[in-house]
Amino acid sequence: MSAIPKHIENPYVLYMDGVSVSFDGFKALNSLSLVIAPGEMRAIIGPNGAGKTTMMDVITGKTKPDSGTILFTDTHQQEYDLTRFDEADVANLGVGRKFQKPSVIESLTVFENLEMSLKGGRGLWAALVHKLTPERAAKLDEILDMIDLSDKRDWMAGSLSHGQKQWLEIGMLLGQEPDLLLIDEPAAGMTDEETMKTAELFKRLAQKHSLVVVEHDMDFIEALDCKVTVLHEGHVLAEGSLATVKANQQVIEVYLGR
Ligand SMILES: Nc1ncnc2c1ncn2[C@@H]1O[C@H](COP(=O)(O)OP(=O)(O)OP(=O)(O)O)[C@@H](O)[C@H]1O
Repeated sequence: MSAIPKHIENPYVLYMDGVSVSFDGFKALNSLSLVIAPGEMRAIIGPNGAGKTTMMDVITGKTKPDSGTILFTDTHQQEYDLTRFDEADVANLGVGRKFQKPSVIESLTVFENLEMSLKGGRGLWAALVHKLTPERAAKLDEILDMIDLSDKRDWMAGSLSHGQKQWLEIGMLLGQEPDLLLIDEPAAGMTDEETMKTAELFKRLAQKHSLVVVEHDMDFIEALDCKVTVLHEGHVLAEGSLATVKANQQVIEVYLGR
């Protein structure tokens, strides 16, 4: 049964309803339904094997669902059925995904990494030999400011701390101008200070983008101060503020009370 009415009235950037995926008969997602509003930040938590990664995989076209609806609406109010697109197309539509491991090019500067990532760019070589247009230069300044690396623009990416590399990679995603950002365990391996700075960065980002953040670190989720969805056995177990889901008896039993 689907939990969300077919004709939803509120605007959304992501609409998932009754999404199921099986691997050799095992249901990694079991009628998952989730709606993300434009500009919303949502934290996704759940025990190991709850289906968090599989959820990201079906949104981004990496895994095809066996059944269910996955719709995306971009900033031009154009609606797309994401199940009909492959990974590259989903990224081009405006869904950016950041994996846990940073993949910045360490032998290039912060600025060069960002320049290379800009939407409509022509790759590494063109980025290095062609002069930037004023519009693209302004865009890069804006991103550097957002990720708080303006004073390190000429540093080699390899000399950044782990946290700074993660911010750079988020900046590189922003270069693609996504409407929806999917971010996997951003706080993993960060110092406490970096974790809190990342929460501040995400709050700034959420004013312009929609964010879905998968995370295990409860201090980080508390600092995000956003709605939390708890996944368990491939479906939504609870949803609400962190305080609400923490007080939910079922959540305590399956997850927080482990
Ligand atoms: N390609 C696959 N083939 C078979 N089983 C899979 C595959 N991908 C995921 N699974 C299974 O589906 C379930 C959900 O996995 P998933 O990785 O989505 O969970 P998760 O919530 O991201 O867990 P974690 O917090 O450990 O990353 C797990 O039991 C996993 O073993």
